[in-house]
Amino acid sequence: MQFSKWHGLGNDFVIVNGMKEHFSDYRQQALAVCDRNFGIGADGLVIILPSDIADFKMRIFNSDGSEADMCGNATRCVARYLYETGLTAKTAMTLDTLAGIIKPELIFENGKLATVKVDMGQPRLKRGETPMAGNPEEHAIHVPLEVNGKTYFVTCLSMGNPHCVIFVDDVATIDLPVIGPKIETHSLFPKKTNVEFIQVIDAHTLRMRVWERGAGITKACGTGASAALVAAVLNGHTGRKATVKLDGGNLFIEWADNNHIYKSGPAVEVFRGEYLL
Ligand SMILES: N[C@H](CCC[C@H](N)C(=O)O)C(=O)O
Repeated sequence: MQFSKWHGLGNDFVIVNGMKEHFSDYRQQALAVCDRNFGIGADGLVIILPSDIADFKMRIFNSDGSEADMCGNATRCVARYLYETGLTAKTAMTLDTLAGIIKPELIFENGKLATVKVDMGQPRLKRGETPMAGNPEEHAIHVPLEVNGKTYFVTCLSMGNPHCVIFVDDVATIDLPVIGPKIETHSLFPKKTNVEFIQVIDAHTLRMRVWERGAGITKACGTGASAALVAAVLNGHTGRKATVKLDGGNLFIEWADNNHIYKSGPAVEVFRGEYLL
């Protein structure tokens, strides 16, 4: 199987052209390919497929084999991959995902790629959309969540995939490997959840550490950074534009007047190869 290895701020993916490479069980393949000892090693496997409602279809599988609705960092990598492999001549394209149509755009300055800007669509704020237990019409902003005998105040929402955002004084004090999986699999979240711990640096800067659903600690999470900005606005911590500082680098997020979230950041191809199925 021919593949290309990409990362967005260290959140890394194996990208495969599903129109050329054919294998049956994507979930099983994701488990094998993402294994950092027995496979290629990645946070996720991304398959590009044809679509009749967008330029391409993008399916994302976490390293535990689960299929995700959406992946912000992978979207930037896929946009660059499609353009640089000549699968599209467009610099602004549409990707059909389980979270809806996502629109990445390659932004060039003086003929060089400056950044990839993605229209991530609209945040979904109702419990029923996250999904999260409780009144499905209600928003979950700064609500108590009991874990390990400790009460956290969480703000939960969907970017097409579920997010549980928790504001803390110092993200360095969070024991992510312990608390992350407990919140990820908490009974409040019927489809589990991604977990973002956020420290407010100032009114336009957030520091984020993330435990991802189906992948564990990652260097960055695009949908998570988007959810973090929405939660920061809803809790009065920032304006509608902010830099989110992740372990792997910075993402710039904007919650625009059209209610869409725009996320800008890099996408890097590290190597290409042939994986022996
Ligand atoms: N683990 C996520 C998918 C990957 C999201 C993340 N890598 C991003 O950049 O948005 C989930 O199961 O919802």
